[in-house]
Amino acid sequence: MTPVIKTTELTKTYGELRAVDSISLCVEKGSLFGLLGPNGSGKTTMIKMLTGQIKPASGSCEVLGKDPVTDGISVRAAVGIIPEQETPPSFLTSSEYLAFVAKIRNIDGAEEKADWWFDYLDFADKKDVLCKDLSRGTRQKLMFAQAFLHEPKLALIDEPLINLDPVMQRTVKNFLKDYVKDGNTIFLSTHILEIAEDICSDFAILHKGKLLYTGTVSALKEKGTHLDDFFMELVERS
Ligand SMILES: Nc1ncnc2c1ncn2[C@@H]1O[C@H](COP(=O)(O)OP(=O)(O)OP(=O)(O)O)[C@@H](O)[C@H]1O
Repeated sequence: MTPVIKTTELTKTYGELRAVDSISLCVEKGSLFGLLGPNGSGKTTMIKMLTGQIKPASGSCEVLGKDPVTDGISVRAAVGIIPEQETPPSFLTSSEYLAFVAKIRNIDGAEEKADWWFDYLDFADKKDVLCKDLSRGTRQKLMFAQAFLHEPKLALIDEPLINLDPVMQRTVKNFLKDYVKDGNTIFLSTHILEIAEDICSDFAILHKGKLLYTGTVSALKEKGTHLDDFFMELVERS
């Protein structure tokens, strides 16, 4: 098995608070890995460390064999990222934003690829609309498109479905399931447990910065346990 992400006793502190507390986990190539946890459990902080946006207080991590602390630019060039609650630049249109991302990422055939995303996520009518005038859901579609435009081997995506309607949620879920079939890896942070149960192969549960559990969704299903029951019990017990 090839780990695409590996963390060893990874820790981030804010003053007295241990936002991420000595977390060791492995994400294998080809998995759709769900990072689950209640509000404030440390999911976004994990993603920020894995993409070199913030430095760990202690411990280490590797992403695609690189250290995000010393080699953050290479990590961010390789992976796709949807940061939590991020919106595209207000002053660009949707198509200008994707063209901008394509230029930074040196993507060939960028216009065709962008058009594919406009059609796939059903927002071609918003191509020439300034991002400041897009609905929240459409901004989320655009953030999704920018993360996958360069067809990354690994995408770290923080609550990418929260503003999408049920039809679009299904489209995105199907995309993610198909994406990992080609050997790519998704690291998905969410607290929507139904989505995680539906699409994830593996998951980890964080609570107050600590890792409570890692396992596979299929093992839970074999036991006839629903992820939300399992999650509630584990979090309440801790
Ligand atoms: N820059 C910061 N300064 C101080 N505390 C912070 C900072 N960023 C995060 N925290 C704290 O770290 C903890 C973990 O936050 P984080 O955003 O990682 O949680 P989360 O699991 O992503 O939460 P949510 O599901 O609500 O998005 C929280 O207690 C939060 O208040």
